[in-house]
Amino acid sequence: MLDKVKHVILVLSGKGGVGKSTVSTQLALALREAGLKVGLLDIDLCGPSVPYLLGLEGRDIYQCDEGWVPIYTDDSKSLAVMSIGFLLKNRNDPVIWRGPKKTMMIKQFLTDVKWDELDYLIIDTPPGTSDEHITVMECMREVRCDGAIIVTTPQGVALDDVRKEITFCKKTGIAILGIVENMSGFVCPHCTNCTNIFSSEGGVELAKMSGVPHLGTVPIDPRVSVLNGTTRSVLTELPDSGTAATFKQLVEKITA
Ligand SMILES: Nc1ncnc2c1ncn2[C@@H]1O[C@H](COP(=O)(O)OP(=O)(O)OP(=O)(O)O)[C@@H](O)[C@H]1O
Ligand code: SF4
Repeated sequence: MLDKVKHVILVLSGKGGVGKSTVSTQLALALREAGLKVGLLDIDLCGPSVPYLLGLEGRDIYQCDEGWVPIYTDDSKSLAVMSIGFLLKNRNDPVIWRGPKKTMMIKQFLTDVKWDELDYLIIDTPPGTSDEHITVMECMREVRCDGAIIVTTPQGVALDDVRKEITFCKKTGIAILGIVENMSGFVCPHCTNCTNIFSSEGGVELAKMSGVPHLGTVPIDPRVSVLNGTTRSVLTELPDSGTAATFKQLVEKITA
């Protein structure tokens, strides 16, 4: 039920492991820091990691007459979370549903969660252009969706995946808000200098070539992964970091 949701944003990536869930989670936390009511929906059947990233693993969810009830991260109810991962006993358990059952589950999670009033709903989607992905996109046609943020890493192979993702969005009529380039360098844990270990500016170039906005870069920062398992935002925990600056900028661009 998205009738009380003002804005819906999809977070996509061409392949797994590029930091899509980290970007989705930190974006949700950053929007919350901006005083907004936020929902985070994780329908990544390949690796539903949002419960792990927010320290919500093992929490039970239940269905009321009106649908699935999301989990609130605290009493202020400013961040509501729903993940397919809540249905798995263990994060590493494979998702055993196949074909139509998988599709039905994704559709249910898109349409049957009882969200309260939300300013933004961030949807962490399955990576790639798989069947689940197509299902999400098809369902999104029936949902008002503001657009998609594509997460990539700077390596050439990831950029190829993004190209496919951009074509896919264009074909399915989903607006692209822009590209976030994750793991664009490495922040030294000793001196916090950032070293570009891959060719830098790959995301900027790709964005230029594709005519899609570049929304910012996030380096590999061990201090970011230390926040895994908590609901702490890079904005409050690492306020002077480049990562915090990127998420702040992202919130400004999205809410403008
Ligand atoms: N910028 C970063 N700095 C440090 N660690 C990061 C960064 N981005 C992601 N990670 C870490 O990399 C791992 C994978 O990230 P994440 O789960 O966000 O990727 P994903 O693209 O959602 O993967 P999947 O689709 O397989 O779930 C996590 O442990 C996360 O903490
Ligand atoms: S960036 Fe500086 S502190 Fe970090 S490992 Fe290199 S030389 Fe050492």
